[in-house]
Amino acid sequence: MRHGESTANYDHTFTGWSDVSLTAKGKADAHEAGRKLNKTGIQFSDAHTSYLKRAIVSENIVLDEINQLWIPQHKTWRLNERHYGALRGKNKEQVKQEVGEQQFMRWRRSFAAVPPRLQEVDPKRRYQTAGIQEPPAESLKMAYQRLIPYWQDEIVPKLIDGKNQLVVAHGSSLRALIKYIENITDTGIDGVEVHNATPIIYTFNHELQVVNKELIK
Ligand SMILES: O=C(O)[C@H](O)COP(=O)(O)O
Repeated sequence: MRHGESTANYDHTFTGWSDVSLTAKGKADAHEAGRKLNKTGIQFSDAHTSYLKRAIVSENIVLDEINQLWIPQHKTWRLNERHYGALRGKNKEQVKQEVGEQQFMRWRRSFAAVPPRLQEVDPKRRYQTAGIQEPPAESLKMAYQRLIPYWQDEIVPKLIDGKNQLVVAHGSSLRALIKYIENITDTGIDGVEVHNATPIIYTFNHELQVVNKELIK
């Protein structure tokens, strides 16, 4: 599930690795998503989220609603949103006017385009602890390359064991994951949108092919 509406979503600003909060609506929508998920009766063995509080708080809200706050929760920078580089904090409408619709959508939706890079990146304790440096910017492809090893190493073995996994992340980090899970082409991913606080339930067979996909609206 993508996190609920953030303050940056509300303001229509590029976010990426900026650690913004949920709005009151974002929290309410995460509660509602949790209540709907509860009706499915799914029992999770683990939950996975990013280092960013909009996803962490959304995950906690969902786990609270489904009465599974007790399960192990794993946090990783690999599930962080794609880093929007020097676009972060900028108003999306304003950037569109400055660079034109085509370039704007290329930065936001194409697989390979890298947004303008940050000149300097302040070291942050959370990434130092993880032994990495915050990147100056990431394309969706770069986000895919750092995210998929986590999926393969930490999530797939548990799924193979028949254990349901909850992943709460971000619009573009989930687009990267969906690309991998559904084997979507580099150009096909342009059209994939992931909505806030709307769980997607995948059912896999033993070869980890998707046998069912359901959106909980
Ligand atoms: O990082 C962001 O700005 C948002 O999470 C999503 O960005 P998008 O609207 O370009 O998908």
